[in-house]
Amino acid sequence: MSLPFAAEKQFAISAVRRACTLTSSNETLTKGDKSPVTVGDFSAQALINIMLHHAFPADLIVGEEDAADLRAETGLGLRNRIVELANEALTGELGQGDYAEWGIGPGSEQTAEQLMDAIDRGNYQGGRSGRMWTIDPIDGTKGFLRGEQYAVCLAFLVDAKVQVGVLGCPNLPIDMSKPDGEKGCLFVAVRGQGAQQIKLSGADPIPLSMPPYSPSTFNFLESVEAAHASLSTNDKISSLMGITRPPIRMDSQAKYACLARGDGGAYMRMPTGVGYREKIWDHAAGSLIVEESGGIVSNSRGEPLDFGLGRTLGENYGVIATVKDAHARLLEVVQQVTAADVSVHSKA
Ligand SMILES: Nc1ncnc2c1ncn2[C@@H]1O[C@H](COP(=O)(O)O)[C@@H](OP(=O)(O)O)[C@H]1O
Ligand SMILES: [Mg+2]
Ligand SMILES: [Mg+2]
Ligand SMILES: [Mg+2]
Repeated sequence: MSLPFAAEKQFAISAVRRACTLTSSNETLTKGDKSPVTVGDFSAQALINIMLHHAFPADLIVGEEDAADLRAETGLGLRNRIVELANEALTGELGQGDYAEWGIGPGSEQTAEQLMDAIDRGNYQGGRSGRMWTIDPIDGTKGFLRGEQYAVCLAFLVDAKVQVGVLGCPNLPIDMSKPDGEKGCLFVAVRGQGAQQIKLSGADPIPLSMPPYSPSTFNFLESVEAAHASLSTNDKISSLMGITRPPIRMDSQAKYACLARGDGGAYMRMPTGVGYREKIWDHAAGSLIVEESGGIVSNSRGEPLDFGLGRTLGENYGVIATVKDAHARLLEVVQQVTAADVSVHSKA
């Protein structure tokens, strides 16, 4: 008998690996909320949604992107690039663990209309019950555009609990002590079955386990973009905790992956107080990878993240994640700082 969610795990690895092959183009469009989106974001979501539609036709999908701007597009040529890129990825040769039944491999081309419909299958509003996937086709788009870290993120949830999480990080060194060495990592977790790092090429699985708390090496992993998380709140927490190592600034859920493998002590995402609500696709896969590596992920009140509220995590109390034996200590200091800072409590 196979382990629970073996099929979903195998699928998610295959889909994320394939999506990682096409996130190399950076032509952009600015979305309604002023954030950038690239042809890579659209093509990766189209690819994964087409594969999902073949593999698990009844499952619902919460995807970051939608095709409204592409349908409205006049003469920008982006749509044609997306069709080209997505089809290149769809029709690529089958590798180990890939199945033609997933709508991939030679001869699997789709039309522009089919690809836009596929992108829009990610429009599920989310909820508390049933099977659902959440996709961030490129997380850390700003990092991607700077040639830095980004991640292709796919998570599978049942009744609002993440059961499978996969992150593909094409620019992440396999070993942080060799920053100029081989790059391209895949992180995979299944609830109750642990987490692993695999090379993007598919080789060398390493089980992940976070090292115990050590005050002398403890530090924070935080956003590069000051608009995404309050770096000044982190500074206050850091000095109250007596942390001496500087924070590691990195875009995307690669932060969760680095935490899971012991590169950094805590993932810290304190709200900037502007009423933003965190999106489920920005945390689902990464949070499971951290939990399965021996960490705890919560908001700044110590409550678990709730993936059953819809497309967002609801009112924003931030996200803090760290190894089990450091969580209570960190939470105490976080609460000391947030009690003194009204912006953290502002209602979204
Ligand atoms: N004001 C805000 N506060 C928190 N997160 C925000 C934000 N505006 C955008 N984001 C999210 O921050 C994500 C990137 O996180 P990070 O800073 O850790 O790299 C973005 O994902 P995308 O790049 O997928 O759009 C976006 O969803
Ligand atoms: Mg985005
Ligand atoms: Mg994102
Ligand atoms: Mg994204």
